[in-house]
Amino acid sequence: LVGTTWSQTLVSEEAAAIAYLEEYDKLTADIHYQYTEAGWIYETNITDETLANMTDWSLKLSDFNYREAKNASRFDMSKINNQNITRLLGKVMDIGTAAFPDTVKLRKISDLEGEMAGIYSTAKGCINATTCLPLEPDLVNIIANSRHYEELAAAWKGWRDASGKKMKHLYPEYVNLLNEAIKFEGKFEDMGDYYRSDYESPTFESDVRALFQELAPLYENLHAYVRRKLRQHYGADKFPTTGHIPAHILGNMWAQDWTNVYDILAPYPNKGSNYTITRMYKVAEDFFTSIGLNKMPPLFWENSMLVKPVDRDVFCHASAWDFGNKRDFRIKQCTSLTDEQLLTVHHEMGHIIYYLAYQDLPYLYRDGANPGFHEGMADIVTLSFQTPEHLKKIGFLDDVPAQNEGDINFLLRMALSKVAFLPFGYLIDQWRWSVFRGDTLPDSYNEKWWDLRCDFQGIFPPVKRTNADFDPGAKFHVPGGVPYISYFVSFVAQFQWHKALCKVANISGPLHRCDIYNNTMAGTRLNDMLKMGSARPWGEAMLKITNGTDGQTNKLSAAPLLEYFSPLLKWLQHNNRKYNETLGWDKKKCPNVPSANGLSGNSRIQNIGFLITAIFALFI
Ligand SMILES: C[C@H](N[C@H](C(=O)O)[C@@H]1CCCN1C(=O)[C@@H](N)CC(=O)O)C(=O)N1CCC[C@H]1C(=O)O
Ligand SMILES: [Zn+2]
Repeated sequence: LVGTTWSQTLVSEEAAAIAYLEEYDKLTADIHYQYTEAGWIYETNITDETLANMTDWSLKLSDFNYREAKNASRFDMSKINNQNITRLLGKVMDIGTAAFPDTVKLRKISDLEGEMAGIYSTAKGCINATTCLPLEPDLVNIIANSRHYEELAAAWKGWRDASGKKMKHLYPEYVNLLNEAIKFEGKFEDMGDYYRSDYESPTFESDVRALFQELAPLYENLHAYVRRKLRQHYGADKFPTTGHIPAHILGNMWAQDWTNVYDILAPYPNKGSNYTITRMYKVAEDFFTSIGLNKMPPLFWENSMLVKPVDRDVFCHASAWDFGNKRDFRIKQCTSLTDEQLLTVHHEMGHIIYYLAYQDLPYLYRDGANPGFHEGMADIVTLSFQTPEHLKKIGFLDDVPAQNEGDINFLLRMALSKVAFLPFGYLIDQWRWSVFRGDTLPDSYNEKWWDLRCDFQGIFPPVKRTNADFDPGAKFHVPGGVPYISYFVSFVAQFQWHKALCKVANISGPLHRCDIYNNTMAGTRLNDMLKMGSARPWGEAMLKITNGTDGQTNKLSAAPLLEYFSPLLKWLQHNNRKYNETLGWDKKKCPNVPSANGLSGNSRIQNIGFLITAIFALFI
């Protein structure tokens, strides 16, 4: 008898949980559709009304999550053996700030985030007394194409004055409310701790630090080479003895990708292309279908926003959208005809391919194995797509450069995006985690930001910074509340996958010449991982790709990235020695960024002194 009731109890608890989860799956998909649609309506038409509607839906979703977390906590996990069921119930209860019962404060968080992201997306940076321009495509194009130091500095400063500076007063309350909400349940130290929990690893923070340190020598050699070439172009007077590079002459508004200054760094027969916007998306789709992955569904072409509307304000920052109903997947991008934009098209479509791969999983599992995996999938085809052979195949390049200088040129061009990015991808959340921890307070937000930018990236601001500036706010993901360490993880993982897929595809030769285009063996192996979604801890997803290849592992490893760039590192070391270029920069000094006690201390003392004199003068 006992045996029967015991197994019946087991079955009844598990059966009840399964029945609950089936009902939950439908309810959550429905409300997420409404919430996502409200977000889309706001981002493709920024008004007070569409912001209010989005905030309403984000509160409705929080209420739903709060209620269902309570329902799921009803089940006795000790009576459920099935790991899949307990993982799903755990995800129903992992609701972050929605566990906070103070809905007034939750609404305030949503309002603040919507307001800051709205400031970012509608900001126009003034490049002189009469001309103010949006970030995309205008300011982005100036930074990419101008070779005039002062013109670049004006665009760089104008953007920061119109974006970050305008939202600085909102960020402290945003941080405090997020921390208050996430600490309520007592499961997380602060909001940064909650973001890091997506990686399901207690050693995650030290693991990424170790990876960053392993990659630093490669970055320092690239930095030294690029600094020498830019010094030749702009004049040594623009380069301080500390060894830093001015932040605004690297071809990108945030100095995160240096490919736009390739023409200064090396001659490269980089043909323009007679492309249209639609052709850019068709070329990207063709890559994915060529390796056996999905094509874009009909609604993608009907509902996406692929060009900047002329009649309203929108979020131009490109993004991919999963509406969770297995039919509606979109990209929102103010697409323009540039190489960089063609890569972004591949990036956003890579996210859609991941959405399509896991669309039949329970809703709770329709996510990247970890956030870095989603970004890695978005980027993986760019390692094949940009090879000279491939560019020739699709008419982007007339001829493949000769083996040797072509190799170095090609590797240098790849390094300007994949290596130059590493310290940037790493430092944004170093800053944000220190803010959430309370180690960085509002009056040193900007100084901490530049400490990290100077220390890790070896760049400095061309225009003197003050604590009235809020340069972190000039980068989309900060006002957008989007974690960033996922991109650093992605840049490491994508090379592990590239190495494994080239092995599976039996493509020999150097890693940087491997192109998995048209190779369905590689595509099948990749898809085997994608369709796991977040159903299993991400180490199992990593092993799904690396299994059977010599890089077989379930962990992050920098080795494949270092292998890919090893021919370039040798060339850079040789080149830097030849010009006896000193590697690195003074990591503790940052030109144009007075230290906090210096700047605010000095200015505070000066201001008080001035005040006393003024009052005294009144009484004379
Ligand atoms: C241009 C790209 N836009 C993001 C991305 O595509 O990752 C957008 C905005 C934030 C998240 N996002 C999404 O689309 C997610 N919905 C994807 C998903 O997780 O499903 C971006 O921000 N990038 C690309 C390279 C480095 C970084 C940058 O430009 O700094
Ligand atoms: Zn992405």
